[in-house]
Amino acid sequence: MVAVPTNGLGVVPPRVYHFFKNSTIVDRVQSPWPGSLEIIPCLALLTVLTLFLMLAQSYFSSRVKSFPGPFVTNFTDLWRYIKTASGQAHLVHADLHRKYGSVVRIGPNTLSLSDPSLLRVVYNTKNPWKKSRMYAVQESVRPDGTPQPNLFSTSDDQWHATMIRPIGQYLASNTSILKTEKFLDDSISLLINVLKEKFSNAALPCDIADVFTRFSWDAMGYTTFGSSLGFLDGSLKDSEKLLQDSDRDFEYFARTCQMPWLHYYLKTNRIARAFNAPQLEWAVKLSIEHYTKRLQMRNASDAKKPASGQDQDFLDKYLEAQQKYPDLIDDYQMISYLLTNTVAGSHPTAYTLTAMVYYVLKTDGVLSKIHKELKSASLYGRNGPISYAIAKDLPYLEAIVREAIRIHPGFALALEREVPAEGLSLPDGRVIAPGTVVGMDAWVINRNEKVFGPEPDSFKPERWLRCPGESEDHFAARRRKMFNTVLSFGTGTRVCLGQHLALIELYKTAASFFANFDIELVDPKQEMKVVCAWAMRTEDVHLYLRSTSKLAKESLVEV
Ligand code: HEM
Repeated sequence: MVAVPTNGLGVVPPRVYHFFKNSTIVDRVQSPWPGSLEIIPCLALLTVLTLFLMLAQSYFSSRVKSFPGPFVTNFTDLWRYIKTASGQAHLVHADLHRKYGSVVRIGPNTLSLSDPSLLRVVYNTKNPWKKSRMYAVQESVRPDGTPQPNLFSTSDDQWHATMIRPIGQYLASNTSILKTEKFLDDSISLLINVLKEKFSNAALPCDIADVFTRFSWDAMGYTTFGSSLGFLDGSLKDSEKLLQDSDRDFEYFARTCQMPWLHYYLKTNRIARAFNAPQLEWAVKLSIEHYTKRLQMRNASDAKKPASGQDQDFLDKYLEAQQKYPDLIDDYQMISYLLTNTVAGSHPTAYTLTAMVYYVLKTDGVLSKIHKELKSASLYGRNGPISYAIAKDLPYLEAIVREAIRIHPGFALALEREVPAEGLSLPDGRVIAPGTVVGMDAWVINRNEKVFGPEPDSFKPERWLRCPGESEDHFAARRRKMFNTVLSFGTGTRVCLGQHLALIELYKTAASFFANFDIELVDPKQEMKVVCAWAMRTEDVHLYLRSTSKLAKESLVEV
């Protein structure tokens, strides 16, 4: 490199020198470094200036300056990125609403809302508001770099309406899910056997958060591919690492969706893709493997007729849909369908189950009430899964499941939508401008005292039951209001497509677990750890389990 002398400022590379030689910046910036490094202060100054201009532009173009919120959120989304990266965004949102009221600014163009009366406006079904860009971070990328949206991620309502049509019917009602209840029975039997063999007989402490995570992946394996994925019995190679990878990917989704443009630079452009593994790569590979194997089986010369009726898993159903809609469902779309089943379905179900067991054990008298109910239905001491038809008719069990879904939503973070052209008029007369992003967080909404009654942070299954002295009409109205407000499965046109499957799985698993096992916390003082990684991860719940059938045999309990 040829050194070019400058007027007392050291040297700069020739090309840079010629570019800056008439510049007053070069004259004014005194380099702290001798030699050729004075370009660094120039760049630093330019960076600071650019940043300053960007922040000023953010502030002056913001439509939400007049709403209260942390000062820094006037300028940047970085604040909420950092808060979300801490894994405690749910608590941050609850604190913000306590401090600032029902509308809080969380970014230069984003408001968090906590008034449940706005649920039917923001998530209305007549003219649905568009999902914000936050969901795009969940999109996969095809090998050629084009994005592959999925039913959860897309903000294109037309694409959504077209792509939900072929498969919606298979998930949209209890009747369709119950046709294949046997797959859930198979997964619950596996869960019970593993718990009995590994923990109950050996009297070892059981990390139930880990067990339920493995169970829920396997349950999605059974319902989607007809067989376990091998998490619970450990037959899947590297299962520990795969679970860690999926936690890491969910953490990425959570923080990056707060600044979705970052996703392009971190994951989707050509350079980023060369350095990064795709998200949930293992789940994609697994779906491809099952899909390919099923196609090969069907094409084999001695192929049996495709499964029908109660033997049809979701892959069979989606292949049936592919035959009807060959132009819509190519191989990528098929993998996208399979992934929404397995990925959207497993984590939140696992976390709801863990939270339910934790709160049952932490709340005085709840476990004994469940046992009483199960005993009077002759279910306590059972060996094996319980049918949905029986589980749904256990009122106290239902109250426990509903309360667990309320107090520990499977997903938390504001479910963002874009305010349409007509704007949003708030009950207090303020108006939110078109184009603003607004959202509600299930963690916050599910704790609204006016709807759910006193002590919303406490686990009280009784809120879902008729109080002594309460009229039937009052109870029906109170319960309806709670049902219509709980946001754990979302609401409106983009409500969770898997909610019937998830609820059936939760009822059956809860009934079977409490009927098959007597449980206690290893340390009654231990606190469950919660990490908001979009899905609300639960950790550190360690139990001792005893098989109730064994207890009954030993006549230790009255059955
Ligand atoms: C306890 C378990 C579950 C919880 C708490 C849950 C929660 C949610 C929530 C909150 C949304 C809406 C997101 C939004 O509006 O932004 C959603 C959407 C969705 N969920 Fe679930 N989910 C659960 C289980 C499942 C299962 C088992 C499946 C599998 C089939 C599933 C598939 C989907 C799909 C496909 C969507 C996108 C729906 C659409 O936009 O049309 N979920 N879920």
